[in-house]
Amino acid sequence: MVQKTDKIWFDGKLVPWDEANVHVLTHTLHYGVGVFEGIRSYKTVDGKSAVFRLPEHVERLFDSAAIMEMKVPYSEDIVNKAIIETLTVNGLSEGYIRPLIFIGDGAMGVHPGKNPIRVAIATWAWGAYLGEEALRKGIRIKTSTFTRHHVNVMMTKAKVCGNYVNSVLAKVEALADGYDEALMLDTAGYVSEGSGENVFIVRKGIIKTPPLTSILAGITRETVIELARSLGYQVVEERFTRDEMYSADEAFFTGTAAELTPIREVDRRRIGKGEAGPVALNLQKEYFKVVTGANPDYAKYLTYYTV
Ligand SMILES: Cc1[nH+]cc(COP(=O)(O)O)c(CN[C@@H](CCC(=O)O)C(=O)O)c1O
Repeated sequence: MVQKTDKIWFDGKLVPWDEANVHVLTHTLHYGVGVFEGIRSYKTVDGKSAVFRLPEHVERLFDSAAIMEMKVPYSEDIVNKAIIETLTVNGLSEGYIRPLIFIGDGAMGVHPGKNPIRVAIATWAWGAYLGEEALRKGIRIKTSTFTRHHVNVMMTKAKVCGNYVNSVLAKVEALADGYDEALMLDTAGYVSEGSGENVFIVRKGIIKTPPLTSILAGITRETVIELARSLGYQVVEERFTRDEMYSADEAFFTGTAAELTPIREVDRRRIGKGEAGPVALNLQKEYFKVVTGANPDYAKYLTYYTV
């Protein structure tokens, strides 16, 4: 159950959590056209708090809206400020931030007509997405029977609500089969991403991740690539197959919610020694230094605030 906070920013006003409601004929509820973001803020080593890569997340939110031809009634600057305001009014020194832009009620039918475009920002405390043990020991995943969208079936660079029906199908199947997460292949059969994460493998010291084709252009993915290269790792963006993953020395997921979660097993096959690998754990350690302001080279990615 999500941990309630006092206020949600809704169409320009801070309203009590339990009053942030919509009509049952809200267009997005029926037809799935809405866009959202997942953003995290962290307590920083100097006793403050900072949102990680706030401008980049809000930029992607607006890019998603533009791809879906949704005219957002607020500027990026107003949404940036509203996110900080919502965190502070809720007293969240660290937490998860969920901006959502959706099509309200009015006309029904596939075409959204002149229904209003509405904006909400919720914030709450959200610990390790796949569990604390997952961060330490790695997770077991299975290749999903559901394929990631073809790039002309859904707009995969946009974080669209409806895109996540595919993710829900994959995640529900994976957990029902006793795994921790799903690995999704693209329509050509190559490894794409997790239900809510980007994926990396490590083989003979070289880090590999799928190129930006059917996958969401993850901000954590981009950060980890930059961080890994700064640490001297060779990183290639190249598509790979599931059996290349089976014979990898290491594998890991990245995402705002998942942070950097090692993968120890894929389809019942141990990856490397069947535990969280040294490269993954080193990058995870360095990533947490970056998001908590302990690495001054990445101060550019932190938007500070105080509660
Ligand atoms: C499909 C998908 N791929 C990759 C990523 C990683 O993107 P980024 O966060 O920019 O590094 C996410 C984020 N998934 C978000 C939603 C999770 C949820 O359960 O909801 C998240 O991590 O916040 C995805 O949903």
